Amino acid sequence: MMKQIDVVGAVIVNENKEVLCALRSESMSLSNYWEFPGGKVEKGEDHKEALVREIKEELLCDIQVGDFITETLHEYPNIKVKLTTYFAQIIKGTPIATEHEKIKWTPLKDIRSLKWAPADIPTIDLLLETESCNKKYF
Ligand SMILES: Nc1nc2c([nH]c(=O)n2[C@H]2C[C@H](O)[C@@H](COP(=O)(O)OP(=O)(O)OP(=O)(O)O)O2)c(=O)[nH]1
Repeated sequence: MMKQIDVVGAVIVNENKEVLCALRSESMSLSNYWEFPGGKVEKGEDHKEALVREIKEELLCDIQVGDFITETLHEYPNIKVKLTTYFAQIIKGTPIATEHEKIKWTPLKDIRSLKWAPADIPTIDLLLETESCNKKYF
């Protein structure tokens, strides 16, 4: 059976209603695809703890995790990824890309122009569809 991993992604929104997008680097799998910062959930962690830890490691800042967005199962050629996304806000520090090629604050209206990791498309669709319902974040 193909290996399945539990991955969490943060849709970090700033005061200008832009979303923090991260470009996977040459050294990572799925290089040159954009993704939501985050990563694999470790044993004994819940999703929120995993997200806070991953963002601290990858972007050197602290977030507060908010509402659940969606969960998607995507089969890549070598791995099955269960991606769960949550809204988040930065509560301390400024994000710095330590692992990614780069990071970029992107207005929602421009978000489709990036080449997203396939597992992220349902989240992107939902963000665009429900923009008016997500007044809390956008
Ligand atoms: N963090 C994150 N990972 C994503 C997203 N979409 C998506 O397909 N993935 C995939 C890429 C990776 O296979 C996995 C995340 O694991 P990871 O970020 O800890 O993986 P990694 O680069 O450290 O390790 P590797 O995959 O290079 O072995 O999920 C996303 O939006 N955010």
